[in-house]
Amino acid sequence: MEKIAMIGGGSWATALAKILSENGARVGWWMRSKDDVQHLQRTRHNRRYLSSVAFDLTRIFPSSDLDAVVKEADWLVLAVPAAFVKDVLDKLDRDTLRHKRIITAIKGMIPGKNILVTDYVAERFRLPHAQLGVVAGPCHAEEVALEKQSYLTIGSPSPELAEDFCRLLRNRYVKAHPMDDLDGIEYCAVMKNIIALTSGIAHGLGYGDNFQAVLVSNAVQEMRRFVHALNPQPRDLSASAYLGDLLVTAYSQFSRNRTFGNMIGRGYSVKSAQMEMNMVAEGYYAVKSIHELNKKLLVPMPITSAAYHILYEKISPAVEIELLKEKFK
Ligand SMILES: NC(=O)C1=CN([C@@H]2O[C@H](COP(=O)(O)OP(=O)(O)OC[C@H]3O[C@@H](n4cnc5c(N)ncnc54)[C@H](OP(=O)(O)O)[C@@H]3O)[C@@H](O)[C@H]2O)C=CC1
Ligand SMILES: O=C(CO)COP(=O)(O)O
Repeated sequence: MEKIAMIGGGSWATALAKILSENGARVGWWMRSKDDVQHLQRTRHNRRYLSSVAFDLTRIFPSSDLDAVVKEADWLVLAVPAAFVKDVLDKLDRDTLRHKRIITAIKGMIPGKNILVTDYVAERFRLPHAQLGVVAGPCHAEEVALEKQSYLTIGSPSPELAEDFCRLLRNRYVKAHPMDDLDGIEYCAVMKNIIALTSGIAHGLGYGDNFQAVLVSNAVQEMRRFVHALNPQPRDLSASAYLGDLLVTAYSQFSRNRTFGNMIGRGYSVKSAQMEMNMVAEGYYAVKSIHELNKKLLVPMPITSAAYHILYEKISPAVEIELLKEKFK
């Protein structure tokens, strides 16, 4: 039986814990709140995220003791929002992860450091990238809870690691396939959140589907330019790990990023939108990281710049989207 440490108690951690445990893995599940752990042990449900999912307590082992959960596992799955990764992982001893395989399910960058989560983990725990992988693809946790057909991609420089984790995920409603473009997949997953957020802003301002289609088409070009500047190698951005994830996030009713953007477009402040959501829109943090990274690269990124001006420089959403409109073809 594979032993997995699920790190995080939010929607995506809950969806992945469901898939992995129902496929037969033993899932030690770290969440920060003792009350949430006790509730899960008592009722078999995560009370705040995907609360309809019932867990088999002979397969999942909730705990708020991070060291104990990590020690027992062969695999670590990181599923806390990127902004909290450092807080959580810095509690672990540097040697703890030496013999473990690490999968990040996070679609964000480490704020302040402006680096990918896999790069942070490799640096902090002195691990080769071949010990790391990323879960990507268009897949909302809410649809996993409903067992709707979904597709995941595991990106890793190690084909063996990627295939082994795919095997743990595949089931009646999840198809998983391996890819070797770790950096490209991770950067695109970060960027699609910024696009979805901007798409939500436009929707909140009253722009329709015609504008959104042009926004998303331009976004693909922006993603291509940026990812190529950072990591030039041939990649087909129409693959579901890239374009598919951009589409689902930009269009889905379940998207946190689109919902957050929509509130900004309708006139909410960042603070009030965050309070109302009670879930995390990674795009808010990603805009800052990508904007700062791009100060060196100087890639033309009109959509990211517009989002940055709105969220961090308090420029009116209506003005920024109006300016963006003139740049699109
Ligand atoms: N949701 C989805 O469908 C998908 C999400 N992802 C990615 O998964 C990652 C996790 O997101 P998701 O599960 O959606 O998160 P949610 O928005 O569902 O939940 C927020 C999570 O953040 C935690 N959190 C909030 N504040 C803190 C803090 N100060 N310190 C530590 N943890 C905190 C919450 O813990 P608590 O409950 O204790 O407050 C909770 O676990 C993100 O990178 C996201 O992009 C990827 C694919 C799909
Ligand atoms: O990454 C996701 C779907 O693939 C989830 O996106 P949101 O965080 O915007 O809900």
